[in-house]
Amino acid sequence: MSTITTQQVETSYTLAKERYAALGVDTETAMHTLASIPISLHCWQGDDVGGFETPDAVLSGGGIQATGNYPGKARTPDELRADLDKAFSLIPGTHRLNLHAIYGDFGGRRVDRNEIRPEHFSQWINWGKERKLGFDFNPSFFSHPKADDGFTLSSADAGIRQFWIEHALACRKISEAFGKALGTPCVHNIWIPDGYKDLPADRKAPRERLRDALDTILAEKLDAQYVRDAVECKLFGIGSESYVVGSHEFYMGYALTRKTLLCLDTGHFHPTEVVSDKLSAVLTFLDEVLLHVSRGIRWDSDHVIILSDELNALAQELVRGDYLKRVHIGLDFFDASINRVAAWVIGTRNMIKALLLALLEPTATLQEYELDGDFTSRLALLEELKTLPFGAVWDYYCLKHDVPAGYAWLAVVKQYEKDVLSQR
Ligand SMILES: C[C@H](O)[C@H](O)[C@@H](O)C(=O)CO
Ligand SMILES: [Mn+2]
Repeated sequence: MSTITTQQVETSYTLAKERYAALGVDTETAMHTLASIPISLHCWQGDDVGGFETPDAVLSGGGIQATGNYPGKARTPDELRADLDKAFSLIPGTHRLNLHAIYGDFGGRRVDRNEIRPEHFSQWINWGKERKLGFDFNPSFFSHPKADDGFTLSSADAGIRQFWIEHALACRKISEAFGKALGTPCVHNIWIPDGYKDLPADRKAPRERLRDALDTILAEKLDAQYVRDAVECKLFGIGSESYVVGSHEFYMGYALTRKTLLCLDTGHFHPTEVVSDKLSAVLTFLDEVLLHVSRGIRWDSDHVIILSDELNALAQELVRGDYLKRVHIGLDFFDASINRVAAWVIGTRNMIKALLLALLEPTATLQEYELDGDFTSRLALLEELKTLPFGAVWDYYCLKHDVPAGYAWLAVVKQYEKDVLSQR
């Protein structure tokens, strides 16, 4: 397959620019804004959420599952960093990295979760500094014997609760170290799997325990310049089908009263509920939101995000509502059945494409039609926008950011698979 030439990209862009200008849309402004939006790439796509606590660590429990056994997953922090470098080199713009606590450089030592410290992440910090990346962070409340019965921060066992409180406290300190070292606030996101497979007899006590544990964790005020705390809700998980302690209403109330961020994961709601419709509702009351952009199929299956109607709707909401500075965009998918570097590239490029499409929308015109009650014109224009030459602007954006336009990135990943991944 032949690749698109620079001249083809530039010629197509010139024509596309005119088409958008005719609708009052400035493609240069759209691309300029797009370049200022960071996407936080989740490290856990690189190794199926295993982490590096032990050489053969795999995801267990937590109500989540990575399925597939595609060869070449990262086995060490160095391999993961190399894979991330490859992915970042194929994604236009400057982005962020989202780490989980189980991904430290532990140097072969057994370091329990409540003992992790910033020094276990110093190699990550050095790597991030060299690349001018910001970091986000997550405590890991799964794949651990003290989470085996499905309860962590809301456990009825005070000892278990205390252990996980200490873990989260340690993670806040690591987040603070990231924020200080990298010069950009680290979003520290708490997600716990706690819940029951079958009908609970007491829904209240675990929620009250979780509230108190979170209050203990967040008691120390950290500078927002370094750390922003977020809490992530969920409807159900594998093995917690009947009851999840940290439900949407629970964390909505928590975030509102404690002034934390609320994390909305697009896979964490009923299949017919959409986060695109929730954003303006929660942002009417909350200062900031963290997104975990994922793709559930029938359940929270964490498929790689595609350029779907819902992804476009999500990006439209961010742009139309002027929320880009109040919403932190993180990704959360983990597909072990395809090349993992390709998974990052496909998903992240799609997130950026959706944002570009939204930025190329003549929003003011659409909103005028709406206010005038001219819903015919609103629908007509929305449909016409779908066939405008968006791809030409996207290719040009890639060209300007020195990453392959069109499909050419795939050959780079295939070569990397041949040279590096297949040797693991
Ligand atoms: C590994 C992540 O923290 C995890 O996916 C969490 O964010 C989640 O979405 C659980 O379903
Ligand atoms: Mn998530």
